[in-house]
Parts: sequence; structure tokens; C-alpha cells
Amino acid sequence: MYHVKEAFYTLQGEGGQAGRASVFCRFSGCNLWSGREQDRASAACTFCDTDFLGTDGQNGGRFATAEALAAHLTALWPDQDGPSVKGATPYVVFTGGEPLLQLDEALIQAMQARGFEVAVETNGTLPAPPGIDWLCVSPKGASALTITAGNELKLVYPQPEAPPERFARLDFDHFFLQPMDTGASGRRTRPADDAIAATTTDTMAASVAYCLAHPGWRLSLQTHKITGID
Ligand SMILES: C[S@@+](CC[C@H](N)C(=O)[O-])C[C@H]1O[C@@H](n2cnc3c(N)ncnc32)[C@H](O)[C@@H]1O
Ligand SMILES: Nc1nc2[nH]cc(C(=O)O)c2c(=O)[nH]1
Ligand code: SF4
Ligand SMILES: [Mg+2]
Repeated sequence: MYHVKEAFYTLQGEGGQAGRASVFCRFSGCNLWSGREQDRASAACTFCDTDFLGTDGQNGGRFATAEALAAHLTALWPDQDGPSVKGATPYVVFTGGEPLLQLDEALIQAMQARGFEVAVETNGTLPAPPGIDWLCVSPKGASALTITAGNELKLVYPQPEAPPERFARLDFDHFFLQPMDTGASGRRTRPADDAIAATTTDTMAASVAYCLAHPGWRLSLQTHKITGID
């Protein structure tokens, strides 16, 4: 049984595929935080900007088979009203919560059989099934990485326990710093973090400074928040 918090059609907001039309499938649950505010300060990941509890979101629900979920997600891709640009392949992004608690090879293959490229946003602590077309790993605090290779490493910055130098030699094609959203949705509760950057303006400035000082790292802005698309 797959548990899905929500699913929606939008533009990928972050990283190397930013701006690309995408179906998002947000799985319920995470291995680094319960999702309850009272547990945030003591969690392994403290700054999450996402509600991933339950199955009550837009197009959310419980799906018994890979085929059933794949059909549900495929229906969110728009009907083309004319010829599209070259290379306009349908795209699905599995996120969460932590998608690697639930994503399996059967679901990847079911989406690919429907013509989709399959992307994953993961914290990198769990093994990935084979066949993923675009793998984004976003390390969290002191948590050890199980996945040390992929298409992009997208580090939320700054994190006292996860400095960029820890990841710079790993086998990724792209390295991004994404300013930590410290506002209403992305919250931090530890005073130690607040001493480093109190506002998103600070995390933005710190990310820009790091990228300028360390060529190779690129800035990833959460463009869906800037545009207000979701
Ligand atoms: C909500 S997570 C879900 C996927 C997976 N659990 C992970 O952490 O990568 C999706 C993306 O949002 C990023 N993210 C979460 N909270 C954020 C925040 N407060 N500011 C900036 N990015 C954040 C994560 O690092 C990840 O790249
Ligand atoms: N538009 C949009 N792009 C995103 N890229 C990664 C997201 C996520 O929550 O995993 C996300 C999201 O929530 N919305
Ligand atoms: S950012 Fe990812 S790893 Fe951290 S609590 Fe949210 S879903 Fe879990
Ligand atoms: Mg998000």
C-alpha cells in the first residue's frame, strides 16, 4: 500500500531541473522527523518546510498497487493542445516526506511505461531502487548518507552539522546550495541555528557568499515560493 499526502501538477521549483513541468507525488511520512511540531527541535531534521502527515491533501490517498498510483499520477499530466517542443518528456517527481520509504521498482517502471521520466528528492539516508532518471540528494544535519552518487546534491544552507566541504568530493554531476527558508513554513527551533542565520535574507546572503568563494557550487532558489505557484 502506498500512502500519498498530495499530488499536483506544477513546475519543479528547485535545482537543475527548475522550471520544468512536473507531476509531484508527495509520499506521507519521513524517517528524520515525525512531522509533529512538538518533535521538531529534537528531530534529526529540524527545518522542514513541508506537511507530509496523513493522506488528506489534494489528490492524496492510499493506493494498493503501483498500477493504481501510476494511473492516478498520469491523469494529472495535461493533454497537449498542439505539438510540443522537442524533448518535452512527461516528468514525475517523487518527494515527501521521505520517498525512499515507499518508492519501489514497480512504481518507477509503471511510470516509465506511461512515458514519464522519474525524478526523486531524497535525504539520502536510505537505499534507492534501480531505474531512477534524476536523483537529487539533500543531506540533513549529522545524518549519514547511504546514497553518495547521483545527478544533483542540493544542500540546504547553512546547517552547522552539514558543511558543504563534507560533500564536495562525492560523485554528483551538480552541486547546489539552497538557502534555508526560515520563515513561516521552514522553521528552526534551535538557538544554535539562530545564531548562524536568523532570517531567510541571512541564509540567502550566506549562500551567495559561499558560491562566490567556492566555484562549482551553484545557487538554487525555491522558485515555486518566489512565483507563488505552490
Ligand atoms: C520536503 S523535502 C522532501 C524530500 C526529502 N525528504 C528530502 O529532505 O530531500 C524536499 C526538499 O525541500 C528541501 N527543504 C526542506 N525544508 C527546507 C527549508 N526550510 N528551506 C529550504 N529547503 C528546504 C529539502 O532539503 C529537499 O531538498
Ligand atoms: N514546485 C515545487 N518544486 C519542488 N521541488 C522540490 C519540492 C519538494 O517539496 O520536494 C518542491 C515543491 O514542493 N514544489
Ligand atoms: S526536509 Fe525531508 S528529511 Fe527533513 S523532515 Fe522534511 S521530509 Fe524529512
Ligand atoms: Mg517543497
